[in-house]
Amino acid sequence: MTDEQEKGATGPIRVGVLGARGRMGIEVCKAVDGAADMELVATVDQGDPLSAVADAGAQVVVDFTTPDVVMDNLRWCVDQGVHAVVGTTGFTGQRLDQVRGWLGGRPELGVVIAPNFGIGAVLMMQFATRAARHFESVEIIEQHHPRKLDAPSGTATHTARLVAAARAEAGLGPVPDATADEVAGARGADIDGVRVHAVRATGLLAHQEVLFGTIGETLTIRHDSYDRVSFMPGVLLAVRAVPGRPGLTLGLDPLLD
Ligand SMILES: NC(=O)C1=CN([C@@H]2O[C@H](COP(=O)(O)OP(=O)(O)OC[C@H]3O[C@@H](n4cnc5c(N)ncnc54)[C@H](O)[C@@H]3O)[C@@H](O)[C@H]2O)C=CC1
Ligand SMILES: O=C(O)C1=N[C@H](C(=O)O)C[C@H](O)C1
Repeated sequence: MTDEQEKGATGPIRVGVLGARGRMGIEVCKAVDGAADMELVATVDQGDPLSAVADAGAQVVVDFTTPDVVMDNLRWCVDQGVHAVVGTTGFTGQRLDQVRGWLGGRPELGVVIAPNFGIGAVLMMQFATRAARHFESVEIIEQHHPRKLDAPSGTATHTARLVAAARAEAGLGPVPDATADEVAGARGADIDGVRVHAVRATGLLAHQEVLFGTIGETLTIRHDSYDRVSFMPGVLLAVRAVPGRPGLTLGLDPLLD
């Protein structure tokens, strides 16, 4: 039996939450508190010392903070030997490589980074990846609450990369588009050749459509999160899994198989 299994067998998973007073952090604290196999041992927000997490003996940290601080938080977790489950957005390929580099020196440590912990959202991305090779056109429309700091969303960026990779693998060329002299922004952001449109409106929470088109038909794959509780089963799943998954796990897909 490994040390981690031994710890798990003797008591609840000790969890610390970073960004604990934020919209997601509050929900995560409630979910961890309500999970019989977990104990919420530290809650940290801006201005609080990270050392509170180590002092409390947290085994797993959950981070829902902001893209500008998440890398420092993760580096600290790796240095301290604390597993991490990260929902914060802003993970470029370069950032992911950096995390892999840090983990190279800590082979026992696990980090799960997921752009979306909603099970429906994970399936939406899987279905979109599957559909991508069959349609010459694709556009992504993400819709969020107006207090969201980043655009386009982490989910939309990740979806665009998955769809672009599937198109490339299938030998599809660029998406057809005859637009000329466009007004800046009218065609959205270009992520790996896929147009992504970000909508912000009061009343929305987190929504995404992937619109595919080919001759004579379209296919729309849509996911809606109406409440932040929708992310909690995925977060708890990752907290339970991460001590047994050394290295970097990107997305929830491997945990759902
Ligand atoms: N992966 C997923 O399923 C989801 C990801 N998100 C992402 O999670 C992040 C947070 O989203 P929200 O909770 O809506 O934002 P928020 O702004 O409500 O919460 C962020 C919290 O982090 C705190 N914070 C800032 N710097 C900190 C630091 N150095 N240490 C500890 N706490 C710090 C802030 O004070 C704030 O309370 C965003 O990047 C968002 O896109 C949001 C929902 C679902
Ligand atoms: O900020 C949010 O709210 C969300 N952020 C994540 C993202 O950027 O994809 C996940 C979900 O869309 C909610």
